[in-house]
Amino acid sequence: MDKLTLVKEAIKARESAYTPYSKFNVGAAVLSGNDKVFLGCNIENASYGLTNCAERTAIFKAVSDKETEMKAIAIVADTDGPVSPCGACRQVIAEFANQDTKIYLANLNGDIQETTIEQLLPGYFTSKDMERS
Ligand SMILES: O=c1ccn([C@H]2C[C@H](O)[C@@H](CO)O2)c(=O)[nH]1
Ligand SMILES: [Zn+2]
Repeated sequence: MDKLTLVKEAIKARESAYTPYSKFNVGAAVLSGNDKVFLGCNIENASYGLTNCAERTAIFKAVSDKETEMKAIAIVADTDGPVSPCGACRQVIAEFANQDTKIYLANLNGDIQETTIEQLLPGYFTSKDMERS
């Protein structure tokens, strides 16, 4: 599946955003190891801190379906430049991304920035860091 198709899936996912508080709608689409697409939107809460971002929703849906490998993820919002994922989401992406995982940050104007987890979260914490020597 190409970049543009996955970004379009993320735009579709964005339509489900539940954002009565911020009205800032975000969509995400994960392409899993078995070439399945999982859509996610941000889901807010009256207790603001319980909000789940779009990219975490999409990743958690994939993992719930035993799809723990991520070939690509697209994230889209109505921003001037490509949307920038929050720190929590960067760490969750790091858990399921690998060096080859394509990360597409996009907006509704057709700007798409292709990046990697190492660029998004240099030196990120992984399970390897818990190994004892
Ligand atoms: O990459 C991002 C950035 C923000 N949000 C959501 C969280 C909240 O609902 C709203 C405003 O922060 O946007 C996402 O879903 N993904
Ligand atoms: Zn986030």
